[in-house]
Amino acid sequence: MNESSLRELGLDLLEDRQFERALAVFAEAVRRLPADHRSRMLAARCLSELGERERAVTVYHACAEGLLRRDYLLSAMAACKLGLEMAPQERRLKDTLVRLHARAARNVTGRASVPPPLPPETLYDGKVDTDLMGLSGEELSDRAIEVLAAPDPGGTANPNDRPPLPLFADLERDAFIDLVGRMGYRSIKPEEVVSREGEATDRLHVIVAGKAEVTRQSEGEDRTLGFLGGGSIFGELSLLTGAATTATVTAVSDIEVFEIRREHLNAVAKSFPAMPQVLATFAQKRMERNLTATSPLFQPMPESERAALLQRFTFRALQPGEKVLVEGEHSPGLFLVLAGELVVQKEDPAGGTVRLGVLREGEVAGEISLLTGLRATATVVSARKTATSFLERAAFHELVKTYPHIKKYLEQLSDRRLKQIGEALRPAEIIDADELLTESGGS
Ligand SMILES: Nc1ncnc2c1ncn2[C@@H]1O[C@@H]2COP(=O)(O)O[C@H]2[C@H]1O
Repeated sequence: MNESSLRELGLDLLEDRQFERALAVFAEAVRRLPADHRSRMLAARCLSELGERERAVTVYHACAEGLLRRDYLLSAMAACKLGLEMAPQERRLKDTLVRLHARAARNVTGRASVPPPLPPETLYDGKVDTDLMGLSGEELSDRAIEVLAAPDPGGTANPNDRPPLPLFADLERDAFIDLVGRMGYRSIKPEEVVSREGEATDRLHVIVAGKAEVTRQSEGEDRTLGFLGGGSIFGELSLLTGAATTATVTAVSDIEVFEIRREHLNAVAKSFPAMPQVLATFAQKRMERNLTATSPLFQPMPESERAALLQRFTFRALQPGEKVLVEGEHSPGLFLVLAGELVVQKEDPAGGTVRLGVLREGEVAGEISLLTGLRATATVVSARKTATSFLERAAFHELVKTYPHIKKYLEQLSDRRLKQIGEALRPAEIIDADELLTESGGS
């Protein structure tokens, strides 16, 4: 037999539904390398397939404890979740989740850390007589559980650290446990699309392990925007605003994800009414961070100042059809689009309305009247649920005084827009009478 990793061998056996042999291989991998939590999880799955429910739960628990000790919080949650699926009332697993929740830092940005790739010492050398792979039946199960239930002795994290666990850590403890029980956990094969650009989604994803590519259509081609790894969260803006997703996410490797659907959130919210606000705040902070990183308004200033500038804005969620600015009325302040769409339209003196444009993420509205002191040049209405940051009039004037570059940027923008208005409303060209003559054949 070719040399291959024990885990690969076990995965092949699992695929063939040879659960007993797969158990022997995964248990042997853990005996050789107790930190191989992936093999430990897979061994638990084999035990469950073999009908050894209690032992499977014990192994999921050992796995979760080992991962928690190393601060791999998402993977520890996955182990707890799989165990709770088999034994929803299991105290040990809930207790692990409670400690996991207490360990995580609240309200911090950054990604949860995920286990590094395993070192290659689990290479299979073909020997079967000296290890668990020579056993079967009860003897195998008894010996395997000894190995698999024994805690992984290595890798204690610094007790003073508080590792990030975005979103989950911000939930109150019991809401967190409730959500872990309800949300989905699934594997995705390479090249499978997880979420598609242009489609609204009713779920957010958290990558527990693996890598995914983010692409966007541009001039008929898929352009790569970047890659997501373990700990990445995506889909929350679309879930929250109902807006279509702005990019496609495709699995590059085998990935594992938590899938939190709207129905899961609604169910948790019944017992924990603060839950939707936690998600909204999470999404809001993230949108604001994206905005400060990409909007030309914030570009020329150092990162530390960007956050301070954003503090002056307040968050405003808009319902579809809500008018934020009305042509001919005073503008209440400046709107920055965080997610969603604002339609800009103007009454046409010739009758009807003219659509001037659609404002998306990062774009501003209301700057013309604020700068000129005149009334709004157009009506701005939200096309769908839209999230914005709002700066009221007095704060706007202070802002442009403090930051001349912002004033300059907005002045140039409003010049461009006023020009567009002029062009959009220009009456149809008057045809010269001589041309009429020529066209009628000079008769
Ligand atoms: N051509 C345009 N394209 C995009 N946005 C515009 C255009 N014209 C006006 N707007 C926006 O619509 C807003 C209406 O209120 P204000 O005139 O204060 O500021 C205006 C701009 O922010």
